[in-house]
Amino acid sequence: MDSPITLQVYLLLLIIPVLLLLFLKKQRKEAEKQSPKPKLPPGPRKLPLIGNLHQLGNLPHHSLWQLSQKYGPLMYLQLGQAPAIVVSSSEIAREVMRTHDLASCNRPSLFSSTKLSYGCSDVAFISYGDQWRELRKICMVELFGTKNNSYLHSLRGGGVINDHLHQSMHSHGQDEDIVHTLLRLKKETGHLTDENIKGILMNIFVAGSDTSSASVEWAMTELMRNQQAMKKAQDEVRNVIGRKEKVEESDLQHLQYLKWVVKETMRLHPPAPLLVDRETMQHFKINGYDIPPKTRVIINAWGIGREDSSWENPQEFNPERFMDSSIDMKGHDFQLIPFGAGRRICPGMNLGIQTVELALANLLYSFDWRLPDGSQDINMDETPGVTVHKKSPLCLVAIKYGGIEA
Ligand code: HEM
Repeated sequence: MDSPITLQVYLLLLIIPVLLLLFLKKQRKEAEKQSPKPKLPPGPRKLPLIGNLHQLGNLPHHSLWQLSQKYGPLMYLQLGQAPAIVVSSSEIAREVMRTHDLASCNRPSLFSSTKLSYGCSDVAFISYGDQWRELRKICMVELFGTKNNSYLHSLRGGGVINDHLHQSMHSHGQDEDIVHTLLRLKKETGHLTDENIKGILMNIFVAGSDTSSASVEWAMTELMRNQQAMKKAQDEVRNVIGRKEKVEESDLQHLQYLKWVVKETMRLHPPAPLLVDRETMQHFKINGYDIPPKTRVIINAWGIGREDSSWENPQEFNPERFMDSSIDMKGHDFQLIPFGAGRRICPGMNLGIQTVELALANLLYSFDWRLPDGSQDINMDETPGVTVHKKSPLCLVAIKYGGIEA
């Protein structure tokens, strides 16, 4: 039989771990009380390592929209190692891009964007801060502003980047193209590096031309499928332009229906359906949910353009919906944000709109359009990518207005 001393030792050995456990539990509760676990937005279950990457699919704007129907307009995902929120309503978009714009206007540092932007020396992928502010000011004032629009000058006149980069500079003024302007500013201010110049040019060619050409193709596609809208747009442009050779920038202000067509196209087919990813810099709360710093922010502009609560028959292409509506696409109305909003809104927005309107107006003015013999329907599939194009290019027969088939 055990002696009383051994029994006491046994009891002590039993009691000490139990007390230790209770103590640790209490400590944890106290710690949790002091800094409670963040209340994250709802979202689908994640897998080890990849998180929710497998749920993005080929066309993430579609997959994320589907997921948002189940988990709500503010969703939390884990993209590999990166935590992310996905915004799928105009209300939450306003919260992020207006109320918490400053806290959420950084860009994540991604391998792909670093490669595309000369080590983030550009405007689109550079982190928020003084250098971004400086580069953006140059874009707004010197390149695409009304003061000296060297972007439009370059579009009209062409111009080869590499030939320019180390050339001496002579011209300054109205006729200066983008590369000349940037090289002059490099010399005058001493702030711009060659990498900055190449990054900005890359932004302009990728962010500027790819988006605009995608929009023109989608607009023509929708008009071909909606012949009534096509007729109205053509009648308008032909009445306004009369007998002139082509539509010019100054004519655009008189083309009201055409402007609705472009808005409606941007609603259904925003060229960058998930905008450009942002990243939070500070903690903030939306609808009681915590959004921690260093969280990626994905805004589903494509889904928001199809929200039932904002749009009647959202799947329908109907330019007339803008007839009695003051909604614009310049970042004030969060139902329609093809150019984003807030501090990071597209600095080429006005030019982008003008380029699309001008190209479309000229296509409608100069030609009538029909599908090639034998084709009946237009395939509406999309290509995957940051900018979404038609999967099969639109193929049409052009008939010179008042003339012969081209
Ligand atoms: C149809 C035409 C265009 C569309 C739909 C478009 C769309 C966008 C979008 C969605 C963003 C991200 C906004 C955000 O993060 O909130 C953006 C940013 C940007 N866009 Fe555009 N864009 C167009 C034309 C242009 C043009 C013509 C240029 C220049 C010539 C341009 C240059 C840029 C730049 C530099 C940024 C980065 C701004 C920053 O991060 O501060 N874009 N654009």
